[in-house]
Amino acid sequence: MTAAGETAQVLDGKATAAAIKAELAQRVAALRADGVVPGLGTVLVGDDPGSHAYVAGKHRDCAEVGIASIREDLPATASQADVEAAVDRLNADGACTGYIVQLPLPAGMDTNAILERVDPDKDADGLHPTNLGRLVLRVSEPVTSPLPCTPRGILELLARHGLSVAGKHVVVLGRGTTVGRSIGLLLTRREHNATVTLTHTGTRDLASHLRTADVVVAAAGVPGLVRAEDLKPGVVVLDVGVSRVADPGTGKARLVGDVAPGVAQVASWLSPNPGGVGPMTRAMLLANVVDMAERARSQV
Ligand SMILES: Nc1nc(=O)c2c([nH]1)NC[C@@H]1CN(c3ccc(C(=O)N[C@@H](CCC(=O)O)C(=O)O)cc3)C=[N+]21
Repeated sequence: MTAAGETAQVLDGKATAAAIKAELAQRVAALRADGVVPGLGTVLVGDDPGSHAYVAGKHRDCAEVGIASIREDLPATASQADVEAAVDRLNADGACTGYIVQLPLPAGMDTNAILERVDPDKDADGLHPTNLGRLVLRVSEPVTSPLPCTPRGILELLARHGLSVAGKHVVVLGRGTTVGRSIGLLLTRREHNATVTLTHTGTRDLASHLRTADVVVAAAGVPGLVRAEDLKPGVVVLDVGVSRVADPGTGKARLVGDVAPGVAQVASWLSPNPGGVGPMTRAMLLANVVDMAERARSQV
């Protein structure tokens, strides 16, 4: 519970991701000592500056922990067949442990057909239908298939700040595959034991749900959607959404989350955005690749 005038403790994704990367670097060193070099591939299509920045960040992260990088960069004019050929190359490439297809793909692409073409054992994003199916079917740890990076990052961020969701009411905002839907499935596993309400744009009276939340996972992509007056004091808030807005002062584009400024005065814990779930998402992509390399090693 936050006393009047106090401000929420920070769920520090940046520092937590740095700690995780240091652990991953040690696991990568052990793999390399056994002659295994984990490699992350990326498929990037088109000129979207945001996507280019994200992919560049992923390759920087790889270099930091000793994971090799493989890039498939395709022009905006690439066809469906061109993208599928890039996927086929990475599926066949022995140096590529796991890879991602950067989303969103340009308009007109059949995204699902491309994601289904990814070898499920190389699916570093955990978004292949087989792995989403495993997420439904495998109801307990240890992790034996890649999990979607953002949900895994949120669970890790909570755990490393000593926070448990067992018996808690978690209200999720947003039903996207990468965050909302997947985290509902994870949180209701027996080892996490949360009760989940999954809300979306069709939800009537969102505030009535938010008022009963012990934990809020805001992944709607709507700036300011989560307001202090709708929350129970002491709530734990994860600000996941990413929107680009023009700064009213400078007019320059700025990234903002779903959480309104006053929430820090009501919540007991709050993940900043930037500096919260984003860095954790990137760290979990690396973790998925290292997990895959270790699984492959134990199978030879
Ligand atoms: N196949 C695929 N996999 C993804 O995981 C994926 C994707 N496509 N498409 C786009 C979204 C978005 N996403 C982010 C990851 C890290 C930050 C991140 O680290 N953000 C920094 C701020 C970065 C900045 O300021 O530009 C932070 O929150 O501190 C943000 C967003 C992964 N995505």
